[in-house]
Amino acid sequence: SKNLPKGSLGFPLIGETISFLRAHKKEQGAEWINERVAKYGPIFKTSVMGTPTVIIVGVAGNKFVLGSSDVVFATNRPKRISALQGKYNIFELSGSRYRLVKRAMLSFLQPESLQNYVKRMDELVTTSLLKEIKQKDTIKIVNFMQKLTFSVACDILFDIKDEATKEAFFGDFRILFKALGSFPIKFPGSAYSRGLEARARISNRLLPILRKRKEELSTGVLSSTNDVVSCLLALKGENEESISEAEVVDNFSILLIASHDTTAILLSLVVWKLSRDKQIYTKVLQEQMDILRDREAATIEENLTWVDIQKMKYTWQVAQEMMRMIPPVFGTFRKALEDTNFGGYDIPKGWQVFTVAHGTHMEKDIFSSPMEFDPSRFDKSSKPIPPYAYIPFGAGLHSCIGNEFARIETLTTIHKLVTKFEWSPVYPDETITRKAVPYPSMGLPIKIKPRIQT
Ligand code: HEM
Repeated sequence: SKNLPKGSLGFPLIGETISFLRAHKKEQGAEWINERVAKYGPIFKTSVMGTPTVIIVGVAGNKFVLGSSDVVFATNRPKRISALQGKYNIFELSGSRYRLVKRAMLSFLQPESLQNYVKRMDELVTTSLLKEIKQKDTIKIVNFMQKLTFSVACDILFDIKDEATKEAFFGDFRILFKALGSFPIKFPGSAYSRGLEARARISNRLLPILRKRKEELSTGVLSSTNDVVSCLLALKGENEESISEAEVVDNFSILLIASHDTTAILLSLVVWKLSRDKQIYTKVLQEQMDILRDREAATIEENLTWVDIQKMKYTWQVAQEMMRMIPPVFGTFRKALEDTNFGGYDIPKGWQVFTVAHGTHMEKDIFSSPMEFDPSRFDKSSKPIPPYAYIPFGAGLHSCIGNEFARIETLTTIHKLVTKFEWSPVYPDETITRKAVPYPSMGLPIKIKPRIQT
């Protein structure tokens, strides 16, 4: 007989979902997990939306879940999620199909290619900021960052530059996000149904763009490296077959989903931190002002370059430390494709496993004084962090392929914000809440004005 992990599967179907979501909303998701770790140990069972789930906390557990091959664990999401995200998106693929789509995405997202987009990133960030403060002297950072990261992804990843098209996509993706965090009940007007409708609109809006690209690719007007949609369209499978339109639509959608809120959260959290920690702010400002001064002295190129990004070491350490204490992605699901076991417990085929980023990020044997905000942990001279201990971007086969993109975007935006503007928080006591994902509770309004150059 099986030795299942301890824990409670809760009420049938709804399981412990409600109690978890309630804790999560109050930014007590980590406490909810800790309570159960204290009671049952670092491996325990629960039930999420009707699926039995084993939650595993710790470095060895992270390695077991994230480091396993996709023969043991799949990234497939339950039907209620894949209905919204598309059944051919990269998380639903495995084997050669997965590798094919990932290669196309990586050909665009690897640092060697992204270097060429720093200038464009800078232009987009600068125009958005200037446009926003032209209209008002108080801006809501959360909303601003959501619009910015979406606009940057549309422009750079997909070469979609038309404002009206971007805005229409943006509206529908926000509806889709709400649906992903809602109960999957279908009735007119429910968040879930609205999500399904938004998904259909996204697809209908992308198809004509995609067909035009296809034509331009075939006539040679467009190169297959122009953008990620073109990279995907140029793909050939094992038998030289092209990838279907549905596959392109689904992977376009998943890249916008994966890149948009995650980066907006990171940027909002960094601005939140900088606007209430004078010491950290001063060090970031100094690093960024030095870079600005060097640029102005050299007067070669108006925009930031790849070399400048590499100099922003301390600023990136601040972002890394922010993601240690408040990881934008709370944890990661996998589905067991076969019976397996860990730490003496059996995990039956079909069950879900879940790793929690917080678990290891707050372990005092890995990060001394874990409650202290200390960017120097990520300094080269500090004690190295063991593999699978720091996982804001995941780990193993499915680790984030957009981390460089997120880094360039974050650093460019912070550079502009601190060197070109002066700002202060409207609510100095504003806290972080987590409805589904961690954001400042009031949307982080700041008073902002152009910096007077001295
Ligand atoms: C701060 C920003 C970001 C965070 C915190 C983040 C976090 C993550 C995490 C935790 C995973 C692993 C998921 C898993 O194991 O199931 C992941 C995977 C992924 N991310 Fe990101 N991400 C960020 C930005 C981006 C961006 C900007 C893009 C695209 C441009 C992107 C595209 C992807 C893709 C395609 C995967 C799946 C990789 C695979 O399955 O092989 N992410 N991300």
